[in-house]
Amino acid sequence: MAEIYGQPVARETPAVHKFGGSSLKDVTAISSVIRTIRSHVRTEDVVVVSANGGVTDQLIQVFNDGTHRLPALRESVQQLVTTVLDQPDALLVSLLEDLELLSSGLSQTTLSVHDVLAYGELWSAQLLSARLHELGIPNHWRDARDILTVDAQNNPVNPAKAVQILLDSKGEGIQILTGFLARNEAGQGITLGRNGSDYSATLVASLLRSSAVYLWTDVDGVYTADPHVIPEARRIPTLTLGEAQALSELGSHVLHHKTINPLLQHPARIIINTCDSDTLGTDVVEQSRAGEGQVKTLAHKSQLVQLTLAGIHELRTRQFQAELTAGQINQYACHYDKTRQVLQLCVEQVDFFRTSQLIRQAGLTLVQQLSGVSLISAVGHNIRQNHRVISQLLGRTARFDVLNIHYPGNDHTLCVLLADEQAEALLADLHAACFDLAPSIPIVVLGYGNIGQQFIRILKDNKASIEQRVKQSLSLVAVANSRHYQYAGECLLDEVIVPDQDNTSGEIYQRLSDYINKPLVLIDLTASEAVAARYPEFVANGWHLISANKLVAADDIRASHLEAELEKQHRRWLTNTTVGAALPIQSSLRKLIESGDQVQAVNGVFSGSLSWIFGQYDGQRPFMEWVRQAHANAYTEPDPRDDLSGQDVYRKALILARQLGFNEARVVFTPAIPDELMAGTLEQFWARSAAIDEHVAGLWKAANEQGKSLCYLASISSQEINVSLQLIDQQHPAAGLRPGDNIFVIDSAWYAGNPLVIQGPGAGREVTAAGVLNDLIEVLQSA
Ligand SMILES: NC(=O)C1=CN([C@@H]2O[C@H](COP(=O)(O)OP(=O)(O)OC[C@H]3O[C@@H](n4cnc5c(N)ncnc54)[C@H](O)[C@@H]3O)[C@@H](O)[C@H]2O)C=CC1
Ligand SMILES: N[C@@H](CC=O)C(=O)O
Repeated sequence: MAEIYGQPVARETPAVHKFGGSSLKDVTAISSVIRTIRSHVRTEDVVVVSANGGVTDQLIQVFNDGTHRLPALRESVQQLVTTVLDQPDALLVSLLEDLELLSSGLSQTTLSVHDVLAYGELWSAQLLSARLHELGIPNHWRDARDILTVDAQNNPVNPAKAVQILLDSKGEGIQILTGFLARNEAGQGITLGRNGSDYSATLVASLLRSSAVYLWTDVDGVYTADPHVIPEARRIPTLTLGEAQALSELGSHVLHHKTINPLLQHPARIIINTCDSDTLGTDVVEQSRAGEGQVKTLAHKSQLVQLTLAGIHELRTRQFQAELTAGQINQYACHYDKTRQVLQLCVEQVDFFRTSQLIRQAGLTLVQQLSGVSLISAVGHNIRQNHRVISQLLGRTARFDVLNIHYPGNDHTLCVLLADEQAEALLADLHAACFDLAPSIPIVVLGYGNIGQQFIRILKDNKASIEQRVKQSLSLVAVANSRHYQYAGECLLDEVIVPDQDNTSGEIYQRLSDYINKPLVLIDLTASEAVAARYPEFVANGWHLISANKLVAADDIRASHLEAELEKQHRRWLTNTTVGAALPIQSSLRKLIESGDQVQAVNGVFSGSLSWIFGQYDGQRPFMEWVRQAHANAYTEPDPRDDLSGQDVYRKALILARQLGFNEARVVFTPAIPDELMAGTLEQFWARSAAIDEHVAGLWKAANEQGKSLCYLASISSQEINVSLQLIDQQHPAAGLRPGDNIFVIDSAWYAGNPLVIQGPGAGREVTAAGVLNDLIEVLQSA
């Protein structure tokens, strides 16, 4: 059992779900929230709520204008309560009591703005809680001011106590917590700034070490730009934490200021989506290497005022900025020029009045103020390190009257300041440059096993960045395994993949008949002869092919016919993962040959599974247990006998020999495990485990006595293809390989005497799927 601040917690920590004001604005919206709670919220989870939509604005009016605004507020909240609840009386009574307190507190001026605004979240939490009780969903609501105490920067004080209270309430059903509210160190109730409920949610998630925070909001994720301004904008399936933080610092509508900060130390997935959505929303993940250096999204903030303060010391700058933060005033594009002692920053027009008051109080000199300013920002992981992207972005700004280019203190953002009137035109121009895509080439995946599932996962996760790289939208139109398929005329990448249509007689191919004579990329992630036998038909249809399946690539006659047809059709066939998974073996050999080198031999370990199994085997644990483990780890072929027989390595050797033109080589082939131990059905093979264990134990003992290890090696040259189990000593290049690694030692005219060596993981879901993705990108880029 894990612990947080000494409190025991189950390994599966509670998730936090935040519902914003617009999601709770009326009876229809609340019904959607309840459906979402039923489908996504577990009893141990925490729900954080904002005030019902519109209520906070009314409370501000009450605070600013006085108690004569109360009747309108009462009427709208009463109406909401009576429409949502079947039995509203109890809540109506307590609502009237609150309004009494509010009225007398305002008359006696004993209430702060924070106390007044707090009623919005208190009523919202009670209303949702009451409705869930009516529906028989166990829950209890909590005032977050009894739990969260924060310092001037809104960081939690005494987090251990907060965690204790949160965990103590487990077992009482879903906890419904008021967002936006906390207490300061003096014990006064405070509010956490505009859209502070998002911050409450991530704060609670970081305290509870939650693995996921769901921000249920009015949009189904983060888009490449605000879709209200750029209708072509597309939803982004994933953002990195760094990108999300950069975005939140830019005052984004979906990811609010400071939302991400609490999660920087205790990262959790953040899922941004709308209730009742058909899509998977946007998933904020800790890290992702894909899309590195590419623009993910363009943020846009208008109606800013740019302020220039002169004669201000660096220390004073920091104090002043802290004062703005304490006053809940967001600042953008802050830049301090040390030599000129000038501070430039932007604040929102609505905050300008309070900002000028703070400037006056601080005795600072405002030398310039410029209203009607917009901030357009390109955000993408490490884009600032990609000089090509940065110069492309800067090049696009040349036609506009840019006030300033701003480089924030992270590597993920580049900001442009310009007049509000020009902002939308620049945004559209940048969006077209970064995201305009050609029509897509449909993609079909055959094989939804280890590699197929992982491939689709990374295709989904990296959709936006791949689209940007290949300059076309991705459209996965069908996925099939041996028994079922799923087909969509549109793209399946936004959907949950569940192949459920009958495919026992290859029905998928009838569905694909619409694509005959149209470009399509068919990806074969099966080990199936039935699929391999259809390659000529696929190419005749005018389709590109990508194979992890080795059956055709290792068969010279079939492969040669196919290549002739591919040439006629001007179509590509990539097979890079058939040897060495994602290791660049075929591509390296191709480059050597194309540039005039003569490859004489390739030797090494070509099997990831056998490298792993023999690398782990130490004569103690039975050999077949390692085989089972390798199968579970997806290192072996669907039938592991293909590896143990040496067939799989032999196919890889044939694929490379064919590429090198070693067509006349004689073959010396000995299986790793004798054929008689592997005969019959797969069940019979597993049942024979003890005999195989005994056989390998004998081999291992003999090798060990000579100080050697067992290694399944392959070597190819124009004279011979040799695939066999051998005893190697410590000096052999394959000795000391990490279990699972492949090694390819390439002797060539240019590398005479000092061979080129390619080494690394030779099997597994992640690497192989990544290799398939590389092939797909290459095909799409050239199509
Ligand atoms: N596992 C690895 O590290 C590597 C695997 N490969 C190759 O990738 C391929 C797939 O391997 P895994 O995903 O591990 O196998 P798997 O057994 O997990 O998945 C194979 C999938 O193909 C489907 N399938 C079989 N016959 C089919 C048919 N006629 N039509 C449609 N689907 C069919 C199965 O239902 C299953 O979904 C194999 O050819 C393997 O050699 C290549 C490089 C590395
Ligand atoms: N079964 C294969 C996987 C890759 O092709 C291996 O073990 O190398």
